[in-house]
Amino acid sequence: MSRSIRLAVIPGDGIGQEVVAQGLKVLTAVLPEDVKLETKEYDLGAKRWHRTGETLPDEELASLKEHDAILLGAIGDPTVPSGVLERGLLLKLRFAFDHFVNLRPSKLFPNTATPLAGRPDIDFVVVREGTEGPYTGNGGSLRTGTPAEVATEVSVNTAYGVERVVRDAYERANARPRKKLTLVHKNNVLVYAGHMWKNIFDTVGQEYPEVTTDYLHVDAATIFLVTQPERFDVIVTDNLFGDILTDLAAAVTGGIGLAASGNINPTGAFPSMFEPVHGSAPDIAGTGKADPTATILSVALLLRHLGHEEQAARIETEVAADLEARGDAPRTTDEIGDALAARVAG
Ligand SMILES: NC(=O)C1=CN([C@@H]2O[C@H](COP(=O)(O)OP(=O)(O)OC[C@H]3O[C@@H](n4cnc5c(N)ncnc54)[C@H](O)[C@@H]3O)[C@@H](O)[C@H]2O)C=CC1
Ligand SMILES: CC(C)CC(=O)C(=O)O
Ligand SMILES: [Mg+2]
Repeated sequence: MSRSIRLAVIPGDGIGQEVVAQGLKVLTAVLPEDVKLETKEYDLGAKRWHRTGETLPDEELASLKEHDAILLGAIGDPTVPSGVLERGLLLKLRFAFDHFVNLRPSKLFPNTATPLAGRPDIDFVVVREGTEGPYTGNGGSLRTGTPAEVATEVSVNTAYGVERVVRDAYERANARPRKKLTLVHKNNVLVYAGHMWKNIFDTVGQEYPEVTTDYLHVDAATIFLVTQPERFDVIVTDNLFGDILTDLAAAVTGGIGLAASGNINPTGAFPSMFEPVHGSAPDIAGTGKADPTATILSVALLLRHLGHEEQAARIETEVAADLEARGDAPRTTDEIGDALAARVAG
């Protein structure tokens, strides 16, 4: 456990700015006095792009690398062409820092709006591959803008990349009480990538005899996430399926405002990056309606990653207690942050 944390902070766009402020508030409140927190904020996102045309210059990438972890709000803005910041900043970070495990826990929190209220405990983790799939930018367009346009977006799947994330998922499943791992893909149609994923999943599985395995096509997985979510313990899946499944998982377990994530480089070669699952939500930016809880729970994942288990668990316990106590009156972003900061400090 480190006695100092060098934290890079990228608030980003829209509600990213608002929720990161609350995440930092709670982080400061929960840390013991003898842990020194050093933060450096990075001006990256839409404003920077409008001012300079830059998304993520090499010097800033190099400077970010010198940190123990990164806390990110959200990236993307309606005034910037779609994809410029998402690819040029967010995905560039995930790829450059080899965040091959995109960890997205889903828990049914108390007292939240969900079609699953009253169901048995729902507590699963999605291990989403973070550096491959259709997100690599392997594609192009011919005769762009004409009626004869052809566009490709090729999904990249390497045995190296699949094996390392599948192995990570087995390790996580093996460490959990239920020891169950479900592979989600679409190998009835995406036969090349799908069969490779399944073969690697089966081969690596031989090293984990205590882990029960299961396979679901992604379309069926969306049914079971709503009708039988308790069947899931750990899910491993590719970058795109994981992106979609985790928004659905958030929606059925209390809302996107509660869903946390970590972009992890398990080797420690690069800093891992923690961020809410949601985006910059331009529809509510500046209104005080953004729920900062997802970011605060991402701070808990960050602390756990850095070895501060007690503080991570305290945040999670206090989030559950806060949700229990919230009542019906809506609270602002600041009010939720203040309440959680007070709880974790006390
Ligand atoms: N990791 C990231 O930085 C991500 C960035 N994006 C980007 O964000 C922008 C907006 O994308 P959308 O598709 O609208 O997804 P979004 O996640 O920003 O918003 C979807 C819906 O959820 C609501 N919402 C999101 N976070 C919330 C919170 N904390 N509290 C309460 N409500 C919340 C929004 O108001 C909206 O109605 C786009 O530019 C997109 O590319 C999208 C997803 C992830
Ligand atoms: C904006 C995308 C690049 C990312 C996304 O939607 C996600 O990671 O959940
Ligand atoms: Mg997403």
